[in-house]
Amino acid sequence: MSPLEPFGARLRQAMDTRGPLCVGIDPHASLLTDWGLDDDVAGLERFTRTVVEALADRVAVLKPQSAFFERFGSRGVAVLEKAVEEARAAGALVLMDAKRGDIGSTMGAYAEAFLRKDSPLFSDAVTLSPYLGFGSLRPALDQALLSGSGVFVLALTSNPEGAEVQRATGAGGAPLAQVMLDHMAAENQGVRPLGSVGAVVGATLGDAGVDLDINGPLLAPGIGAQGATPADLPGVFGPAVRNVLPSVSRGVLRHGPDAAGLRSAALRLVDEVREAVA
Ligand SMILES: O=c1ccn([C@@H]2O[C@H](COP(=O)(O)O)[C@@H](O)[C@H]2O)c(=O)[nH]1
Repeated sequence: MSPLEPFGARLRQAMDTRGPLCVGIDPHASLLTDWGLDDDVAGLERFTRTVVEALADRVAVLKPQSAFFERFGSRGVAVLEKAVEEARAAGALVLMDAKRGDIGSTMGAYAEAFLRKDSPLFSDAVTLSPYLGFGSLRPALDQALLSGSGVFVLALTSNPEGAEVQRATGAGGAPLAQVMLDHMAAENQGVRPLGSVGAVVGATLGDAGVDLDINGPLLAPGIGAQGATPADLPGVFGPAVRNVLPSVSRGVLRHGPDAAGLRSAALRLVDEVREAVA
């Protein structure tokens, strides 16, 4: 099976043409209720289809949150598989938010699940946790290179609890998040226009206080329901803001189930982000 163009290049183009925005597909039980749907597989299916149909031909990236599908077991995962396929067919890049992390031999299986082109859940990129050691991610990094997909590695997450681990001092005296970011920079060295190893850095952090110059994309969750706004991005990311992909889930999804409402919420955010990072 032929590899895709590298993820970093595809993402750069999608951000330039569609605008720098990732919309999360997070079918919370409360959102299903707000949309007049039951909290069951039929409600999940309807919610997901509505989001994909409304946004996949408009926004650069859709980010299904795997947990909300897994909670329905195999039938939920079947809904997820279909959503990934339809979103990609409509032109969106799909970032699977699965936050996998394990010893290398098991990471190989996660890499096959999400990053091998013939897998039912093949996605353009997947989120990974490096806190079993960055080297444990090697099978996923290798598989991403083979298939033209990408990874987003947790660095500084948007939740306040993350700091006790991520800002703890590593062996060389730098915060662990910086150690991970340095690994990502090494993976992306020399890649043009943008590396395929991205970092997750919350938009909620104030000043990130680390060196974010990794030559790769920076996924920034936390806008909307978690309290950050597009105007916060320059303060958090400094000069690296050009590589930021802001991510919003509930802040867009609450405008459903009307497709036009979802679309205009997303497009408004694209305008706000463009203005903030200009
Ligand atoms: O640091 C992180 C990493 C991932 N997330 C995920 O993003 C969305 C946020 O949803 P909102 O409704 O926009 O708050 C959710 O899927 C999280 O698991 C994050 O929030 N922070």
